[in-house]
Amino acid sequence: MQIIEENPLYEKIISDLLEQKYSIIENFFDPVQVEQLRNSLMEKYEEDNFKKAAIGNRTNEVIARSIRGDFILWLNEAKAEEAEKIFFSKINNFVEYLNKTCYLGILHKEFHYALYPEGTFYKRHLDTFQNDDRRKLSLVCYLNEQDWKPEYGGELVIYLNDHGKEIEKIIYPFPGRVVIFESQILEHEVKPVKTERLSITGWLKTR
Ligand SMILES: O=C(O)CCC(=O)C(=O)O
Ligand SMILES: [Fe+2]
Repeated sequence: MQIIEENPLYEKIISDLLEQKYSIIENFFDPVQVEQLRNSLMEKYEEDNFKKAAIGNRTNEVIARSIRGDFILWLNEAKAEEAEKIFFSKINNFVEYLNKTCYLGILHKEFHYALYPEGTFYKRHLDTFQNDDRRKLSLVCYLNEQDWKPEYGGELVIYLNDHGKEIEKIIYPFPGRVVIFESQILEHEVKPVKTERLSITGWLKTR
């Protein structure tokens, strides 16, 4: 039998997910990695590679400005540049741990850069509404500058159920912060942003 060395950070994430269906991790990516990923996002955005985000999966693409206003670019692991390679190696390490310790059976993953221009938002939704019930865990990694202030808006609000009562968990997109939550269970939204908001969002998928 293979022995897995216990990773306290990953254990904390797993117990958070079991207890509250979400986990917030500070400094999952260090400031240098965040800066490199942010530069890589901005470079591609300025080259005009981003697309208006659509609602629905690839066979059901309807651009719906009234629901979400972000621009996205899917990451391609096979063509990853330096910063993205480090990103994927961290994610893959975490997935490997999940699969070995929790029998989650994560077989696929998909990630995209996202840029929310000033004035945009993403209305309340469930990440599996896009006819994709293979999405198990949603991951959001924030790539904003160090001085992100609450008055910039753009908070992620996760709607929790506390014995039948709805509670709003407000999460600011501070750099290096990663939020992981159950894609099939937790509805959430991105409040209107008052300054450009940068992130990588992705899903760990089964089957
Ligand atoms: O950027 C965030 O905080 C969440 C984004 C989101 O909900 C999504 O892309 O599905
Ligand atoms: Fe979402």
